[in-house]
Amino acid sequence: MRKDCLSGNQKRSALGAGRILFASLASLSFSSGYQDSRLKKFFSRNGTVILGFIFILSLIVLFAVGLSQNRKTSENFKYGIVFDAGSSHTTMYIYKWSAEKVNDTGLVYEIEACKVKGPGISTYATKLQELPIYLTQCMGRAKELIPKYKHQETPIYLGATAGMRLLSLEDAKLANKILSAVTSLLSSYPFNFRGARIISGSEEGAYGWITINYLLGILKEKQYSKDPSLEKNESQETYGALDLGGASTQITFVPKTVTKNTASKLMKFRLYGKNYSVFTHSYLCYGMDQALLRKLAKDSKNAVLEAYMEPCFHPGYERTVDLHEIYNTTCAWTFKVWLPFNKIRIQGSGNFEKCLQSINELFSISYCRYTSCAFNSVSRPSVHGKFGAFSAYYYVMEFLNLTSDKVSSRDMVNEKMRTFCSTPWEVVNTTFIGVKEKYLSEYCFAGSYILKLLEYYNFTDYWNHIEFMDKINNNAEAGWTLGYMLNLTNIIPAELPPPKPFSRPTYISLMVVFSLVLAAVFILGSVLFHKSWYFWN
Ligand SMILES: Nc1ccn([C@@H]2O[C@H](COP(=O)(O)OP(=O)(O)O)[C@@H](O)[C@H]2O)c(=O)n1
Ligand SMILES: [Ca+2]
Repeated sequence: MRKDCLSGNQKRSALGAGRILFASLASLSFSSGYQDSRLKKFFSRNGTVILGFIFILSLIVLFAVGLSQNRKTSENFKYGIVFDAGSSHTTMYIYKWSAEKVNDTGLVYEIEACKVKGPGISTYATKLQELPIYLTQCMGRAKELIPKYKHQETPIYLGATAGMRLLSLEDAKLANKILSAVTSLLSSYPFNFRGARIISGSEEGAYGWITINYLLGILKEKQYSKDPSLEKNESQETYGALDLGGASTQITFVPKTVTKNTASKLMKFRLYGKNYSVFTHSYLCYGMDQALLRKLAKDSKNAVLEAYMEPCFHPGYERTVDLHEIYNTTCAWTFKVWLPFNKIRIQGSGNFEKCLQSINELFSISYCRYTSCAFNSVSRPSVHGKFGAFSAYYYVMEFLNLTSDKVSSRDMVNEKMRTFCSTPWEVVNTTFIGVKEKYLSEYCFAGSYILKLLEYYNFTDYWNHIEFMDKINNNAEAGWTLGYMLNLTNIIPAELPPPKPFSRPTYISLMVVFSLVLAAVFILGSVLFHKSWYFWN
């Protein structure tokens, strides 16, 4: 009956297709003496079921292999440790990233910021034996947080900034002693120690610039960012970086125009296939702590009977300082005068206007050899675009509740500062319980200093252009350390990585389509096979 249902042409094509698709299966089944009629019947009845079963099985295998190839390998993480040995304190940062995604989305994030107890490492020159205790707690954290089997491959760097730069200017041998002691100490841990060194002011500025633009997702289009507008705007300009430390301060940005005088101050980077010429300048002695020391040294000459009134301290606040301490520093020695006493009592008067005036004298703008200078005769292109201000800029402005989204005008900032500076110390001290006295007593000076510094940088109407930032996108703190590590571990490639052939959803969709086509071919094949089977039997 069935034979009759097929025309001559149909029979031939059915025979051809059946032969091609199942030649191997048929030869396996029948050429090996499988001529038993019961088996023939069994196969003719159940052939479709068997083929279907084989087909489903191969689909499952195919799918499982596909998924395993495409799965998220969450276990394969890498780690990096960077010590920021600042002038006032040391912090250890631990970064973590997925080994697979490193050149792809470039998502590196901070898992720890361990604050080392004690002052900056430059103060350890005469007590090197205390360094092991100094670093032990944070190194213990690193051992705890990074899986043991990853210790040997985890790089560890230490970068020292302006405190050590100053010490190196004063006594290079002492600075080297500290670095050698830190080197032998960090090498004794099971991590991959990659050096302890003093980084230059330009490096500090440039790595800070890389960090914030990397975290904001600007360096690479469609890089991870929680701000969707950043992903859409492909020609997003980079942010400038403003870093304020205790001993130095950095300004770094991509200038609109470059003059002959500023060309030598440009640092060139090629990141994700794009070239950047970044202007950066570091002002040593213009960090917050050194600026205050210089101011106290400058004003101490006004002392009468071992005391003087300080407008940048709150009324009722008093501090006694050793003249030796302020005069014997590299930053303040130019203000040295002979005084008939060794100690000086500084009494706060809380006068904001006088404080600003007094800070003015720390900036020298009288002489500029170039067409445009910020201060101290440093030739500098005009600032433009957005800036991210971090480190002490952020700590101070956050404390004063003056970060950009809350403040709309410079007048508002002035008013706030005037009120804060004139608040009696007793009130300030009892209102902000828990804030370290050193920081609390200096916020009036610090806020006023930041106002002046930004003015000398020529930021006019700057509250619209400056964002005070701490952790960016909840990923990592703004600062030079992340940029330093990204650079030394080559995490940011010079060229854009080639695009992945398929995204995960595309890959899965293709698998499904391919499987369905395969299913259709099998079903069609088995139908044709059965028809040809009946035809021949
Ligand atoms: N919570 C904090 C922590 C630090 N700071 C200040 O932030 C500055 C950090 O400077 P740093 O130690 O990184 O010094 P540099 O080596 O970068 O010049 C210091 O002036 C600290 O006093 C602050 O004002 N509030
Ligand atoms: Ca710093």
